[in-house]
Amino acid sequence: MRDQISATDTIFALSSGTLPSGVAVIRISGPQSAEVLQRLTGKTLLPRSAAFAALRDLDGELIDKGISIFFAGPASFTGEDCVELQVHGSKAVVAKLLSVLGSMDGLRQADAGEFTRRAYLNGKLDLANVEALSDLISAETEAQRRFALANSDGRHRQIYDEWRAKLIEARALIEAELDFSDEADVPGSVSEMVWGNVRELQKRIEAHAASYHHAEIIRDGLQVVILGAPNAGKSSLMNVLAQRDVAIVTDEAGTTRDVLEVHLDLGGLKVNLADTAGVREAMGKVEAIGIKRSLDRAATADLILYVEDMVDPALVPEIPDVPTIRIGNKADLNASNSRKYDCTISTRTGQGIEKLMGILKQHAEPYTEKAASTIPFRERHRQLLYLAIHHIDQALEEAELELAAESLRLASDSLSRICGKVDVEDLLDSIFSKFCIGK
Ligand SMILES: Nc1nc2c(ncn2[C@@H]2O[C@H](COP(=O)(O)OP(=O)(O)OP(=O)(O)O)[C@@H](O)[C@H]2O)c(=O)[nH]1
Ligand SMILES: [K+]
Ligand SMILES: [Mg+2]
Repeated sequence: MRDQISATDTIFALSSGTLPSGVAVIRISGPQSAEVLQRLTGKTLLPRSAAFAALRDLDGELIDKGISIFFAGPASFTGEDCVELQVHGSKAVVAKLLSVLGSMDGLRQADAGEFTRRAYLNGKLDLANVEALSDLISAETEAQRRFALANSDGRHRQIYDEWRAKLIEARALIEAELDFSDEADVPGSVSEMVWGNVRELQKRIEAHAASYHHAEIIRDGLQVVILGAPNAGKSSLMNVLAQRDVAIVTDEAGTTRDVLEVHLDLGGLKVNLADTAGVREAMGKVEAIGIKRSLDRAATADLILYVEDMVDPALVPEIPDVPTIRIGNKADLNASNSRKYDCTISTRTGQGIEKLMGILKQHAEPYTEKAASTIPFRERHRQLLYLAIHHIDQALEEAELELAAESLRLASDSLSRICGKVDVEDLLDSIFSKFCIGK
């Protein structure tokens, strides 16, 4: 309903960030854009041209001087006529301008994400593009930025369209076979070939869906857990890697009771580093809970930093089966033992820390590189991919050709929903509401 009304509304919002700022950008989109520009500046601009002009309210009083740019639809972000006003970024200038715009007939403040929603409805962006744009706006690390940009170039639509075309072709061949099934001379090898291709396609979809975890790592961070016996120097290592005193360090075994987490940027990749309680036979209730948390966290980690005091290497029997860097600590004490370490360090003198950072970066690198490849980047995508896989399974198991063809149709519909071709109305509100106002 709202979409029908909004097609005639002209909307506006502050699109730049928190005020005050050097410059503020106010965006206007809709059929009245050119007229609004005319009323504010007294000028008519050619599409995609900018002008420096005084902006005046409806009584002719000066609001500010700034730059105005006009975009004629469909060659604009939203696909509609658009205007961008660049004014001084003061609260008073922006408040005045917004109130003048709001007083004009047919104009109203944009809802969160409404400019992008119009771009989607006008076919300027598909749903995956919209989600990638939202990720780009919230990107904090280099890998997140590269990933979001790569995801916004339409590559997902390309492969899903290709897969859909294969499914549709398979369906057509099966339906053709149905039409001729009364005739004796239909070669059985056709359907064998079709099902072979479908099986192969299903494997490709599976491999693609399975790579979703890389997207989680790029977006939410590589989960790294420091694990070891009490007093091994886990919290000391945490502080060295975080380059600040986040964790309490004492010579008392059992100092750390709970999981403590910091975010690091490791060569452009977000890393969630967790310090944990030392693992041993617990002395009491609180420590027992802490130790359980340590092991639970380590079991779901992408990487464990297993720290051992080289002077007094206590055994931790239950290291979860997760990629692990074995670290010998307190190298400054000239400790030596026969145990094997990937690197030996001293959190006290800093020796070996650079080498450890190098090993950590090696672990991070594959994920940073993955940021340039095509992988499903939302849980929503992953679910639809597995739904497609499920429908293909049903098609493969179905003896009735008619029902098998229908399952293939459902599979291709699931792929369509990723980029928003088939009934996605129910999704739109949740996707667009995650944008800020002005985007
Ligand atoms: N000599 C020396 N002492 C260290 C080193 N790293 C840590 N320590 C000392 O070892 C003791 C324990 O350090 P923590 O960082 O608290 O150890 P932890 O593993 O977090 O201990 P819990 O939280 O109790 O499990 C402290 O007295 C630290 O000063 C090191 O590289 N060399
Ligand atoms: K300690
Ligand atoms: Mg500790």
